[in-house]
Amino acid sequence: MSSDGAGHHRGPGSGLSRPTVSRLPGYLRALSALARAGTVRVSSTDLAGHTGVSSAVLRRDLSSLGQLGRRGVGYPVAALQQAISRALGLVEDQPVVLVGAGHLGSALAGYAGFGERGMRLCAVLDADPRLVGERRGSVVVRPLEELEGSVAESGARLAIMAVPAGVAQTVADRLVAAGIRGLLNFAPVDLVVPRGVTVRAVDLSTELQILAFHQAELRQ
Ligand SMILES: NC(=O)c1ccc[n+]([C@@H]2O[C@H](COP(=O)([O-])OP(=O)(O)OC[C@H]3O[C@@H](n4cnc5c(N)ncnc54)[C@H](O)[C@@H]3O)[C@@H](O)[C@H]2O)c1
Repeated sequence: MSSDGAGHHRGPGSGLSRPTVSRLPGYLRALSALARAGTVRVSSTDLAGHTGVSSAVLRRDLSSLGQLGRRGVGYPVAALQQAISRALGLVEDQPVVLVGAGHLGSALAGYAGFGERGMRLCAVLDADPRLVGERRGSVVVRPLEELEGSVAESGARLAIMAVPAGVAQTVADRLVAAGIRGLLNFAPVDLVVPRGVTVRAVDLSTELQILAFHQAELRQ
C-alpha cells in the first residue's frame, strides 16, 4: 500500500484516511475475539468499548468501508471481519520476510499471532553463518545471500528488519530492489526509500519518551 501526500492510501482500501487505516487492525483484533466467543452481531457501542475508541469514530471509520451496520441491529461480525481484511489487503495470507535473527528478530519470528493476523512468516535471513540453519518460529534461518531468492520465491511484498542500525539502509536497499514494497523497521535509523515504498518505524525508546511526556504533563 503506498500513500499520497494527503495521507490517503492507494491500494486495497482506497480512499481510507491514514488514521482510519491505523485503527482497523484494532477493530479486527476485537472482532476475532468476539467471533471466537460465538458473537454473531455487535453494536457500535460494544465494539467501540472493546477497542478504546469512541463509537462516533468507530461508526465513521466503518461507514468508509461501505454500509455494513444498521441502526438498532448492529454489525454482522463475520462480514465486518471480511470487509476490514479486504480493506487492509489481508484476504490471503501475506508472506513476510524477516531480516535479522538476533534477540529481537527471534522474538518477532516466534510471535504466534502472524497467522491469525493475515500474515505468514515465509523466510528469516541473517548475515551470521552461525545462525544459519537454526529454527526461528516456523522457519529455518537462511544466509543473507538468499535474500533476493527468498523474496522472489515467496512473492513477499512486506519485510521486517531487525538488524543493527549501521547496516539497515543497505539491507533496505536490497529488499526494495528485490521487490519489497512495505518495510517494518526496528533499527533506530531513518530509512531512505523510493516513492511507492512504505516504511513503518517501531521505536520503543521514542514511545517511552512520549509516555514520559504525557506523565509529566499529567503531574503538572
Ligand atoms: N525498535 C525497538 O523498539 C527496538 C528494540 C530493540 C532493538 N531494536 C533494534 O533492533 C535491531 C536488532 O536488535 P537486536 O537486539 O535483535 O540485535 P542483535 O545483535 O541481537 O541482532 C541483530 C542481528 O542482525 C544480524 N545482522 C547483522 N548485520 C546483518 C546484515 N547486514 N544482514 C542481515 N542480518 C544482519 C546479526 O547477525 C544479528 O543476528 C537493532 O537495530 C536494535 O537497535 C529496536
